[in-house]
Amino acid sequence: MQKFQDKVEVILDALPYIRKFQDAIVVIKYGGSAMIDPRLKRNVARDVALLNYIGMKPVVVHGGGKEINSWLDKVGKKAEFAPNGLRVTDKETMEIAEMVLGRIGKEIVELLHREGETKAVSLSGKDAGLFVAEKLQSDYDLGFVGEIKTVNAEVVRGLLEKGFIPVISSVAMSRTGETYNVNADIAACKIAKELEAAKLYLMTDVDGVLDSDKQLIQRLNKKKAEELIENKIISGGMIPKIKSALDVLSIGVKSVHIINGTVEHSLLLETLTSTGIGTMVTLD
Ligand SMILES: Nc1ncnc2c1ncn2[C@@H]1O[C@H](COP(=O)(O)OP(=O)(O)O)[C@@H](O)[C@H]1O
Ligand SMILES: CC(=O)N[C@@H](CCC(=O)OP(=O)(O)O)C(=O)O
Repeated sequence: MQKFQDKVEVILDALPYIRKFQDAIVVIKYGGSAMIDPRLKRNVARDVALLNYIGMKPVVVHGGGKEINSWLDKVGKKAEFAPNGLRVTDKETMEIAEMVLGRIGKEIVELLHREGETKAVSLSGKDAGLFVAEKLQSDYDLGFVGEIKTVNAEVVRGLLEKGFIPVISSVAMSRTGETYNVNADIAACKIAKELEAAKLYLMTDVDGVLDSDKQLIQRLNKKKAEELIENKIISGGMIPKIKSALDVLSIGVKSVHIINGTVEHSLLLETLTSTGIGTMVTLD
């Protein structure tokens, strides 16, 4: 009986959030460790489907860096990353990345179908001019790494209107038809901004942003985030996440949530509880 009572309380607590986010577009960047473990993969798919059932409009943007590494290894190529965390992408690596990310997109569609009976459509940034990119200019030659210049989200809006869940990979195309590799966190931020999503979730392998004592910071504003970067408390892969999160925050996108994809139901707990589970980044 107590267990039943607990469940009822969870549902009652969630109700205001369910009402608040009716028809809200939410962008979920899915990647990292949560993408490797089959149990976690099913879990994430169930959570995304559930958000869809309760009236939100999820858009999934996925990475797959670890799987690209393992396929490069299989063909005897060494994965190489620049100091800014971006993959050095020659022609062959680009082909492998595009194949792997395409396959991952279809796998997410399968999971959403199997775990949540939802209809999803996977596409890359090349489809319908979604991400138009140019070669990224940097001190270090990264090859076919692109910088997204324009986002045309018409196709995504169309899918959402028809009730499909868009599943997007971070492969982009230039105006002249060249294929470019884009970091999936950056791609997720770009699409969230263009869609004026209510929320953006960046899934990773830690509980959120940690302070100098390794304690979770539940709420982080722009000023504090900049301080933490300055003091090197935020470092490595968390820097591009936070920098692009700050860039995305605007009138449209009110909060970016850094959550642990390896914790069961982190997406639901972050969305439907008052305290959340990860770090919520806001402007002020
Ligand atoms: N202040 C911080 N709080 C949390 N993680 C941090 C912090 N500074 C650096 N990191 C590192 O950032 C990593 C997450 O970035 P990254 O590995 O690129 O994520 P993913 O591959 O999951 O997208 C964490 O595993 C952690 O090692
Ligand atoms: C340019 C660049 O670095 N592209 C990334 C794209 C995939 C990605 O970002 O995957 P995760 O989110 O799982 O790390 C790469 O090739 O690994």
